[in-house]
Amino acid sequence: MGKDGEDDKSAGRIADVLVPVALDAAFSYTVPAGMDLAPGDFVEAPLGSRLAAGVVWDIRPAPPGASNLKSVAAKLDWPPLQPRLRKFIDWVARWTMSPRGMVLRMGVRAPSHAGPEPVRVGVRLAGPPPQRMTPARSRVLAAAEGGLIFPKSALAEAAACSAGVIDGLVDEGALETIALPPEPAALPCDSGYAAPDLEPDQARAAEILTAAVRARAFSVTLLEGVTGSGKTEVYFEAIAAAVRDGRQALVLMPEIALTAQFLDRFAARFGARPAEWHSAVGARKRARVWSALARGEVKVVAGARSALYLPFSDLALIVVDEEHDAAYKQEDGVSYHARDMAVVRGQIEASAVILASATPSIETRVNAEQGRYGRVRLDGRYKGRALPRLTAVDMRLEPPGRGKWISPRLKAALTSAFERGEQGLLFLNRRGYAPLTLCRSCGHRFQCPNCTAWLVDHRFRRALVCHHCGHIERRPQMCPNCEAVDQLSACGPGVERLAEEAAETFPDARTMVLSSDFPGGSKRLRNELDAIAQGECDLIIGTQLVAKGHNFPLLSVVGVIDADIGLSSGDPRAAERTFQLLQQVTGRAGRFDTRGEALVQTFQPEHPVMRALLSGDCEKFYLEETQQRLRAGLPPFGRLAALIVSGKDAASAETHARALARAAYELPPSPTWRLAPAGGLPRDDEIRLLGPAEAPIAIIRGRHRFRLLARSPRNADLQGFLRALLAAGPKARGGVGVAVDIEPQSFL
Ligand SMILES: Nc1ncnc2c1ncn2[C@@H]1O[C@H](COP(=O)(O)OP(=O)(O)OP(=O)(O)O)[C@@H](O)[C@H]1O
Ligand SMILES: [Zn+2]
Repeated sequence: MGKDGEDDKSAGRIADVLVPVALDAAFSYTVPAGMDLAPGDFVEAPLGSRLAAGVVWDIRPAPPGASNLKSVAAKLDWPPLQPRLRKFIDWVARWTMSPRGMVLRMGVRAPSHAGPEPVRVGVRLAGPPPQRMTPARSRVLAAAEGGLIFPKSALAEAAACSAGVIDGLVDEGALETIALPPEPAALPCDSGYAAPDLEPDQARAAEILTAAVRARAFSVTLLEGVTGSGKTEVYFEAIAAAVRDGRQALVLMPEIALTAQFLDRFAARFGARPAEWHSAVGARKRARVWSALARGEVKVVAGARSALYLPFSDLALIVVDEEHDAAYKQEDGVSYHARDMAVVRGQIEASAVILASATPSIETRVNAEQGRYGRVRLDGRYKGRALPRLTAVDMRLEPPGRGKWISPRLKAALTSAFERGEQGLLFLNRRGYAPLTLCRSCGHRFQCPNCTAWLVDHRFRRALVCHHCGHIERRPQMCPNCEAVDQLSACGPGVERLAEEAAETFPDARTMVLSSDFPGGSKRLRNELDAIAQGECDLIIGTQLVAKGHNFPLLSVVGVIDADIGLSSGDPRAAERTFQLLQQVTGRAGRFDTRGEALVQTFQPEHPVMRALLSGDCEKFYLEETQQRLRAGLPPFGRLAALIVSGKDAASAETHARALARAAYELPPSPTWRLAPAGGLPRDDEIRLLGPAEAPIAIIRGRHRFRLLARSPRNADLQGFLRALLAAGPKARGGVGVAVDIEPQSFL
């Protein structure tokens, strides 16, 4: 109900307001008379017993009888959401089959969660010096000399005193306060600040990409080039073109850990850092970036996948760096692939999109080969530097000592690198100390109480941890099963254990372990990466965090401790992923003046992935993988979608999953898709439904999981089929949930 007397005046218009909660539908409200409201405007409107912020999605004339609707409470003065961004949000919601409100949430969390801007106070010299002088006071006055305005905190820092000293000087009139304008979201970047001398190949590539930006039309270009070939330098030129035109660019990175080095590199090229966007940026800063982008004041953003939903006012370019990286797939909440959605956003904004990688995904390569995407290649490293020499260490023939993981040959290579004053890197994609703990006396294995997973021993934290749900418990002295004391044994290596071995093997080497689960977050990591680049350590030990994108000038030897880890996962992309990861990590070696060498420890040197890696014949590997995908109808030649049914117990989840599968075969025929009969061989144009099967990780966070997988031809309406199925199938109740994962990347 509108308030008294409002009904007449507001009978005119209805606003459909999308609220950032897990709902697909917009709520309808009457527009109060005199409120100037248009689609895209942010408003506050009653939702249940509270007021919620939302976005006007549509304005329409009120039909008769609409007067019992509540009315919009207030219009907020945030920059409105542009039609193109609203279209993108609708698109992502439809594609991922997620409620629109949830997608909206990813786009508007920033302005709504920030408090008011803090007032920044500056001080400068004013009156005569105070009556009473102290050493701290004279330091402040000396620092403030010249009459410049300082932020209060900066002056306190410069004078090495507390803010109280400054307040005292203000009280006595020696300093005066001045309100400062809010800190800008980012300083302007200068496209001509430090343009590099590009090599001929690089210049050619840069020209093509620059032309794509200038075309002011949608395009996608794969920028492919071996590690260290200068892809970053080249796409910087495309960004420069956007900035020169006064337009905007977005650079997506798979991991926050990567952004630190990138920001510095960017600043060296453009004279200022880009705006940063990821979960570690504070709420107020984010709100500032959000509004500044909407107003067109900020030109370049570097960020994680959530930056895709930012309100760019004039987006000329999207760069997806390391486009093959699996971290671009978001798995929880709205599950979407940021690389694919970047292409969609680019299409809607008529932007140029650059997908950069040394090891492109098969999807992207096929798109380039089939002419849907452009392709630009850099064939050699910058300055003709050699790619690292790769050799396999066959662990069956050259095993390390018992309970050890570093083979004699790798040890020798590292030793001589240290002697030459160079760095080594040991790569092991396993966090913690050991992936499994068991009792030597009874064989008891420590398992997570909530998940089908072993607990990982983390010695630094003195705990056993589940990597799926975060469950954590103390590592006991006594076996909980047989009560034997001191019989627990760590099985297999993690980076922490490797560090222990390295300390024994190379007692004089300064070692640094990098793992995403260490406390201190991105700040600590950033310091550590800087320290490594400065040569403050000899041996780097790390998980996949160290594999990507870093430039370590002194690094010459890379050792892959267990190259086989990812190969047996049963994931259709296992070979591709392993190949990419190993190619990336070995590509960290010898990027500057030292020749690089990589030793790959494996039990299966004859595996196609290892053969391709060692021979350097990527093309052959890609060709074989691509043909296998084609034969199997897997992406990108076919499409996949997973339905993950979970429940509090196995029976309810399984029953529901089976009922869903049955319902699929009872759906009426559709003009946009056809379902292959159960158990029958699918024809080329048919969707095939597989499962349900218990998920490989059957229980996560206490929820029992069953999976259905739908595989469809490329052009079939897979979402249409799923929508029909979910509408017609049994309703999920009794704690059962169904999650949809379009183009799943994980099959666990
Ligand atoms: N034209 C150039 N002028 C000066 N330095 C360059 C040039 N091209 C490349 N470099 C330098 O060579 C190194 C490798 O370049 P860059 O990081 O751009 O390669 P990349 O292809 O992005 O590598 P990766 O795929 O491994 O991340 C960097 O230190 C970069 O600054
Ligand atoms: Zn768990």
